[in-house]
Amino acid sequence: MGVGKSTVGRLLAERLGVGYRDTDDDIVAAEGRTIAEIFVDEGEAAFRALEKAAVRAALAEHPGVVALGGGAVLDADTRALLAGQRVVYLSMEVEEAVRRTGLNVARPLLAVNPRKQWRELMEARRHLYEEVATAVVATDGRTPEEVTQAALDALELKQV
Ligand SMILES: Nc1ncnc2c1ncn2[C@@H]1O[C@H](COP(=O)(O)OP(=O)(O)OP(=O)(O)O)[C@@H](O)[C@H]1O
Ligand SMILES: O=C(O)C1=C[C@@H](O)[C@@H](O)[C@H](O)C1
Ligand SMILES: [Mg+2]
Repeated sequence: MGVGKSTVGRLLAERLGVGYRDTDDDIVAAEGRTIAEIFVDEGEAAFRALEKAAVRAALAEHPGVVALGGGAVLDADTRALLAGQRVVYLSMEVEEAVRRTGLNVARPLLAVNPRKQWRELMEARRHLYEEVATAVVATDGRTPEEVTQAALDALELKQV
C-alpha cells in the first residue's frame, strides 16, 4: 500500500505507449463507493470477492499496464492468473511506507497503528509478492521516474 503502484503504473503505461488500468479504481467506479466504505459496509471478504472479479476482468480485457490492489495476491486463483504475465513487485521499507501513506483513512487496513499493521501485512504477504513477481524493484530513495525506468530495465522493455 502506498508504494507507488498507481503513480508508477501510469508512468510505465505512458512510456510504453499503452493504456493503464487500476483495479482499485475499477471497483470504486463499479460500486459507486470508496474502498473504505466497502470495507465498512460489507467487510473485507466481500471486498476481496469484488477485487478477484475486477482483476480477472482487467487482465482479460486490457492489454496494457494493470495496477493491482495490494491484497489481490492473497487469492490463489488471482496468483494463477498472474503466472505467464510480466509482474513487477514494487518494494519499500517501513519508514518509506509510513511517509507515503501517512494516516490516510482511504486505506482501511492501515487505519490504526499503520507502522505495526504494515509490518504484519508484509510479513504475511512478502512471499506471495515474491512468488508472482517476474521483477522486483526497490522504490526507496527513488523518484517515480527512476522507479519506472528501473521497472522498464528489469522487464527488458523499451520505451516508445
Ligand atoms: N518513488 C516515489 N517516491 C516518493 N513518493 C512517491 C513515490 N511513488 C509514489 N509516491 C507518493 O506516495 C503516495 C502513494 O502513491 P500511489 O498512490 O501511487 O501508491 P499506490 O501503491 O497506488 O497506493 P494504494 O495502495 O493506495 O493503491 C503518493 O502520494 C505518491 O505521490
Ligand atoms: O493491501 C491491501 O489489502 C489493500 C490495498 C489497496 O490497494 C486497496 O485494495 C485496499 O485498501 C486493500
Ligand atoms: Mg493505487
